[in-house]
Amino acid sequence: METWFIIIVSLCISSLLKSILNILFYNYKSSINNSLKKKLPPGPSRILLICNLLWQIRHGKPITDLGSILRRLKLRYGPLITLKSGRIPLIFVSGHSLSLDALVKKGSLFCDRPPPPINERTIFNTTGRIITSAPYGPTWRSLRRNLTVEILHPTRVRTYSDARSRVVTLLIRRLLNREKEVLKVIDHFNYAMYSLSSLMCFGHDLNDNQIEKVEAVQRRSFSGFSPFSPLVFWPRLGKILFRGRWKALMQLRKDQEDVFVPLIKTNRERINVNNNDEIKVVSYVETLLNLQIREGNNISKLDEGEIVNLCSEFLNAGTDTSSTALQWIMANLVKYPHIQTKLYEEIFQILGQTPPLTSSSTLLETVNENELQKMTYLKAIILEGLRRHPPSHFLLPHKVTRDVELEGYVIPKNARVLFMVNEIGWDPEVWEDPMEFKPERFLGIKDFDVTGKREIKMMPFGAGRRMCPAYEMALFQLEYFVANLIWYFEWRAIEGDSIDLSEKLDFTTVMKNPLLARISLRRTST
Ligand code: HEM
Repeated sequence: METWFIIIVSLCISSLLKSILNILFYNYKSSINNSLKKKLPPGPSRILLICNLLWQIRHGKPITDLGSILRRLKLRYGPLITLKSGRIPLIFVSGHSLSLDALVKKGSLFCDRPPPPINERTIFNTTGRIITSAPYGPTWRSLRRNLTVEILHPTRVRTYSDARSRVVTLLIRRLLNREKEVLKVIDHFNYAMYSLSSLMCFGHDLNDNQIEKVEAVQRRSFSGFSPFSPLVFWPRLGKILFRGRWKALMQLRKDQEDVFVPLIKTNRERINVNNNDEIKVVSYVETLLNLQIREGNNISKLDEGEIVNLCSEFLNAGTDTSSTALQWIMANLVKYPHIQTKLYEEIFQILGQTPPLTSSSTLLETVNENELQKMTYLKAIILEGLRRHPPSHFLLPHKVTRDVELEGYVIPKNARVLFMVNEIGWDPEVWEDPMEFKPERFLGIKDFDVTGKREIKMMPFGAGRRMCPAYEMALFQLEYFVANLIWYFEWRAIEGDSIDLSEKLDFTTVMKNPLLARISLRRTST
């Protein structure tokens, strides 16, 4: 009821605003020359778009399932589609060579981001300097470089091996106690990924209680920022009309600060006590406390509110994406037991034993990270999982910095460009039986290039300058988790249940019916 009310009110206000903007920006609009407007990529009229939305509702599909509308439009208009919902055109791209052209060859023109509908600046009165939404420029460069060099560089990633081993031990111990139960695995995967991101973000000395608090507050603040909330589009109006929600949002931010700020202080004290050179395992917060951002002649440090925002971004960007990918991969291993057996045989052959279980030791023996390099079938499974079930079906929105030509059309300055990740990975012209889960397809390819520098066949992490900076670490973490989960346990579907691979759009594209499974400890060799 409330959702419908919001949608209807939103539509009314948006058409009112649109009319006002049309009048106000008439001059701006006419300054986009007519020939250029004519060359916009093709797309449906507003009426056709509304018909598509109605079709969607009539067929019981959620109105937010943009993917299926676009799939129908693609059949009619091709891989480059314009949706004119307001003053600024939205361009959807679903072709390989088009994506390569835009993201890599003309990468410098497609690498800006539109301002988020609502950002920290509007709500919390801070500067809103975070990587994902920073415009292409010096601030983005400093923040991204800090994350890439100080945290995600392979030498740094190696230093987090104790954290990974601690988290996998924690996960396996949780599962060991539930051998007789039907497991809803996603809850455990989410907790594991939050634990790992929290340890990297705030430091290795975080205890389990602190990790739980980080997860709880982060989950709440995440769902508090619903993209359909009226507060997102009209913060000022929403503040008056939806006072209850506004207060709840403010409370969420306060709760987040109550958890994060003491952890930031502990990091500050640690830096002051230790000589920097002596710190072996660096936390993300430590790097942020040390960071100096150069903007022109100005050099500034991050304030506490900005560090809270960046920690929140770090946790959001890395946890749901990774646990979603892990769930999809495990679902396929449960659905196709022959693939699971083949993977276990590879792991067993390389490690030469079943996992030794000594319940007294605090740390369980986990797969030696160096051995992962040899597990080619494991790597193929991870890549196939990301191709078939990319956690994000769209890249984050890109904004073009000036009029640019793409496939004979003009993408005007400031247009928002959305790249359709799933359509690219599912293209039958590139992949045989694209909707099948067949890890073998990657076995013949030596060092598959997931960055798409020369050719884009799939892009679960994007491509070009805004590509996910953590792609190598994310792949490595997935390998490590899957290897351990399969080394320790045999995974089975629950009796009479077939694994349903239907999708649902959440923050990521998740399993509509979350994976339920039974596990048993592997006690004997194959
Ligand atoms: C399986 C795991 C992951 C997947 C599938 C994934 C996917 C993506 C995608 C599709 C983008 C958007 C790229 C674009 O708009 O062009 C992105 C951006 C980003 N990701 Fe990831 N990601 C994963 C894990 C992580 C982790 C672990 C972190 C942090 C530690 C992270 C940090 C970021 C950041 C900061 C950006 C913004 C980059 C920018 O705007 O310059 N991601 N990721």
